[in-house]
Amino acid sequence: MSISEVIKHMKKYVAPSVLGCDLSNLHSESIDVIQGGCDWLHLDVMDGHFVPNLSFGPPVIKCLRKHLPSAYFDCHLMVTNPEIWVEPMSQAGASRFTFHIETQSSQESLESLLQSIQSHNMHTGIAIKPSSEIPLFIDPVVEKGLVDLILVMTVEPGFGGQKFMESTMEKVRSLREKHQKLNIEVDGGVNSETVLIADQAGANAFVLGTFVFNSPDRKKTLSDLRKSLNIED
Ligand SMILES: O=C(CO)[C@@H](O)[C@H](O)COP(=O)(O)O
Ligand SMILES: [Fe+2]
Repeated sequence: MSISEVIKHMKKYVAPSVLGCDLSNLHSESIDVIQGGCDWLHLDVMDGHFVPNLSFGPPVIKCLRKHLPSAYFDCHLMVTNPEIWVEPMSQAGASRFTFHIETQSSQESLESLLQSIQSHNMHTGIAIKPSSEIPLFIDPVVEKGLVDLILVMTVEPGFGGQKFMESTMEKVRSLREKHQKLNIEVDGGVNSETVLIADQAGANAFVLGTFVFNSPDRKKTLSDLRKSLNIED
């Protein structure tokens, strides 16, 4: 199947990143985008070491989960030691645990981390920075069904509000050519224009922080995005 055929048939997901919201009102801001029509809530966990910023972690996610029992929590961990956060994130109610490939040095460690995430009843995701090459040892773990999603960073991780790096689309295209059923997510600088560039390249999950939360009418913004991506509700 050509990339355009694959794109036509894949389910697509819109995931607002709460890093772009008023975090002092995390609960009501989350409800606003859930009611406005999003698929996943993207939660960025940062440890101040893997990236030069701190955000929030399992205690905050656990509180949010109590208020939103059925929301899909798409958690993106920008942390140096993802292994130690599997249990706490699962206890907190994460739906997906996405960690960075740069933290893994071998296929063995990668496989064991993915298996640990799955055994804690979370979906798995592997994120990759703009400047990193996709290591060849990812392919066999994808073939084994251990990976639900690959997150291609379209900005340097750590902060919202940066400019989309179109050069990263090369990675999206080559992943899509190899893995037609895999979820491919883009994250950083995604707006009404760049979302279409990523869609064309073969991505099917779109994280938007600033663009959604700063828009004057979030419901309309989400609905327009869904229309432009041909998502049928
Ligand atoms: O992971 C990150 C940043 O490291 C993202 O999820 C950002 O939060 C996206 O924000 P915008 O670039 O859309 O403002
Ligand atoms: Fe993110």
